[in-house]
Amino acid sequence: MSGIQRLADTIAARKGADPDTSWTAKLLSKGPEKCAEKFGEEAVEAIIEAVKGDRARLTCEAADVIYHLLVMLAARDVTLADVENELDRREGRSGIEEKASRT
Ligand SMILES: N=c1c2ncn([C@@H]3O[C@H](COP(=O)(O)OP(=O)(O)OP(=O)(O)O)[C@@H](O)[C@H]3O)c2ncn1[C@@H]1O[C@H](COP(=O)(O)O)[C@@H](O)[C@H]1O
Repeated sequence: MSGIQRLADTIAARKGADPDTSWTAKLLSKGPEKCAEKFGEEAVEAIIEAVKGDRARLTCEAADVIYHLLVMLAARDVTLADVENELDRREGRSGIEEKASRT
């Protein structure tokens, strides 16, 4: 099992856990909108590091982004498997080809 899958499982297991002992449970207890807001904040922090070009800080911010993405998905009952299925569906089809097919 991948580390991201283990993290997604941990996050799912935190639903309904004690917000005093789990950061994830605390975040989830505030609702999907708050989870989405936190994801947005972390994404902006990653963007800033990407623009600056600091690899080490970008790596840390990317980890925050992935964690908060998974929390946001869990808040709306979207699983990592759901996202992987969508990525699998897209596999092998260039974005250029996909965009051209829309017109
Ligand atoms: N990967 C993470 C993870 N990444 C970030 N965070 C927390 O997310 C919070 C981010 O909140 P803030 O933005 O407020 O923190 P900040 O950026 O330091 O704060 P400011 O700069 O805004 O003041 C911090 O408290 C981080 O510790 C995480 N908390 C938990 N996990 C994983 O989730 C698992 C379960 O954690 P619990 O639910 O706490 O048991 C852990 O074992 C980890 O694997």
